[in-house]
Amino acid sequence: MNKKISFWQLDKLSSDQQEQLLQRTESDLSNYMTQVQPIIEQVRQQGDVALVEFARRFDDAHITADQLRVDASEFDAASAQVDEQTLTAIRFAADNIRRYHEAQKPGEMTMQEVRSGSFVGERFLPIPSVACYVPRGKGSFPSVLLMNAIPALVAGVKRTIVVTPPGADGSVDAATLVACREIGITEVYKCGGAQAVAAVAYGTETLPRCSKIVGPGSPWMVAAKQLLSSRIDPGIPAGPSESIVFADDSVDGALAALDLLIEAEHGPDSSAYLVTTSAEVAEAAIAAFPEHWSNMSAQRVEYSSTVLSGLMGGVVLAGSTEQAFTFINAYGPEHLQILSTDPWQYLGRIENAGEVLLGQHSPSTLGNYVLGCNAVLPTSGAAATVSPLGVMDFMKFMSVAYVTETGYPEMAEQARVLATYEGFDGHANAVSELRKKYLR
Ligand SMILES: NC(=O)c1ccc[n+]([C@@H]2O[C@H](COP(=O)([O-])OP(=O)(O)OC[C@H]3O[C@@H](n4cnc5c(N)ncnc54)[C@H](O)[C@@H]3O)[C@@H](O)[C@H]2O)c1
Ligand SMILES: N[C@H](CO)Cc1c[nH]c[nH+]1
Ligand SMILES: [Zn+2]
Repeated sequence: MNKKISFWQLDKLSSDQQEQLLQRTESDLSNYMTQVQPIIEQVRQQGDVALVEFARRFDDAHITADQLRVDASEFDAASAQVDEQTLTAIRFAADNIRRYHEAQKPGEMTMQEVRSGSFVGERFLPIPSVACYVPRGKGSFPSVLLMNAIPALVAGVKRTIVVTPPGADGSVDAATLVACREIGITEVYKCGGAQAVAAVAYGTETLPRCSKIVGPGSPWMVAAKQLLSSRIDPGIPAGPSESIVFADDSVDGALAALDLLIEAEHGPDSSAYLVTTSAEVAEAAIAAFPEHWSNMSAQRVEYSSTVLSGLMGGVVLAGSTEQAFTFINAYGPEHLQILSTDPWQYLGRIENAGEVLLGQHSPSTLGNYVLGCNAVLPTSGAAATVSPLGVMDFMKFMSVAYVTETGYPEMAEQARVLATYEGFDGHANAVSELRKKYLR
């Protein structure tokens, strides 16, 4: 492994060069959009036939239309395949994820007396249906299934289905099916990428049309969500995984390198920076990668070394803590780890991040799998305005208002003045003296 880790010194970069470091794969999806448009069109026109063809073309899976939905025997086979230890871990994760999200769930309704005798509030309801996308291309992701689907179930969504690419043998990842069974999901469909998004946006003979799709995926899947956003709610943007590990001079650079490899190993399209204020930490981290890579598979070494030696990853040396966090906030990472013996001192400086993991015992692996907070997080800088996936992504609220006879006069008079100013006669008449004539 002789790829050179990219090293950037913020003090020495022009603003254009700094801007370049903020780019991600998703920053320009135009090429993917062009590829994805005909896939969407084919699914819209041909339904299942197109899904079968794309499973063969993109997943190398030879399945027929009546095999698109996972049947009971496949759930049974998956249960027989997954060992006890994995099942225990799935249950442990699911339990924490459920408890975290149950605490997020709002009550049925709120109501406050905004003026004497006038009440306004909110009534919360689940959305009707959702498709949870579980990626498969560069790994298998039972954890993503749990992160997507548990908040939907907690919210009370009536129909929660799963779409996921089939493997070359035409099967769905066994642990993903076991995780589905554990939490009570029975509808799982074998299709991935852009075609899966199109399938649930339009509906096919086998797949139901859904109101929303959630979950992370490859740039093809992300591009399809963008193109179909007027047809299906595309949920929070969740593309290739990305992280920033911030380390101050109180920690070992080799630990920072170990943690930088967590999200850098997802794929060559991921992004991962170590941002540090310490030249010694930067040097120690760079020196540590070969040793860490010796404990990883050739594929994960290839992915992470591509990221860390390219333009979307590496080690960034900041001239000051202030400069480090200005860069971090401009980047708005999906995962942000703060490595320091006193991590809490930095929390107040962080404005944009999907999640913040504080201290040497909170590597993002724990957040990815078991802590309970959601690991489907805004990518590509969307953390500036978007929150992690949560129960409210599967709920909506309607405003509810009730004005009593005593509350009415004050409200009516002020509303009449504004309606008159805006020139809306009908609005004004409805709150004028006229109204009294018709009240019972
Ligand atoms: N944000 C998160 O929570 C999170 C979690 C896990 C993974 N991820 C990210 O999600 C992504 C998952 O990607 P993946 O590849 O592993 O799985 P994926 O399921 O998203 O992608 C595989 C699918 O992409 C499509 N595809 C592949 N090549 C294509 C081509 N040439 N043309 C058209 N379509 C094509 C196929 O339909 C295939 O089924 C990774 O980038 C990973 O970093 C994010
Ligand atoms: N890091 C991913 C979110 O960006 C979540 C994940 C699942 N498995 C491994 N990682
Ligand atoms: Zn991860």
